[in-house]
Amino acid sequence: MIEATLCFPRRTRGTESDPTEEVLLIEKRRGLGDGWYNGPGGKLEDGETPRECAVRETREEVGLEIDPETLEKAGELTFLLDGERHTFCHVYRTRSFSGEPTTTEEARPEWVPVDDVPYDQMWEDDQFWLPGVLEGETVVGEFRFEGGQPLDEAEFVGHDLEWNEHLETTDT
Ligand SMILES: Nc1ncnc2c1[nH]c(=O)n2[C@H]1C[C@H](O)[C@@H](COP(=O)(O)OP(=O)(O)OP(=O)(O)O)O1
Repeated sequence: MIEATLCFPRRTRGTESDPTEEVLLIEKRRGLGDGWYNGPGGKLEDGETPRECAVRETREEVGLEIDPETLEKAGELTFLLDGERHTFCHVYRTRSFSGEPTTTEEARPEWVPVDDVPYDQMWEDDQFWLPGVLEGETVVGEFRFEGGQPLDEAEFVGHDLEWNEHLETTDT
């Protein structure tokens, strides 16, 4: 089973009387989910903690620097393919980062208003869990796909969600 991360940097723009909440998404330029929007993230490397992975992937994909201690754990998602656990994904959010997002070979970053997230250009499951995560909730989710590899060509067939439960996994 693959262990992976997703990271959602957040910021507030606009004026005090008319603020706009934004999230940094990427348009993925290769690999799983190529051409779709997602948060920065990717697979854990050997010996790496999920937090370290989220920080590294965000740096590699869009050039933002994040202090791992500022990452807030927001979710644990299990993606099943044909009944087998395919990917376990740790989801984080943060408002603390430095640098300007930059396009890389892997990703094109884009600040998007939280009210205008392009769910029709994302993994089909995102519409069920990402809105709550962007509102500050925590989620534990299981998402079922069928139809064989690769996961991003399989059919999304069902899901179960629990909100604001204690996140069980050790996350050092
Ligand atoms: N179903 C679903 N919804 C939302 N997000 C995801 C999924 N399945 C997924 O795999 N993901 C996420 C989890 C990861 O953040 C990425 C996939 O990572 P990937 O691009 O394979 O990992 P990298 O380590 O960056 O890959 P390469 O460097 O080898 O290209 O999608």
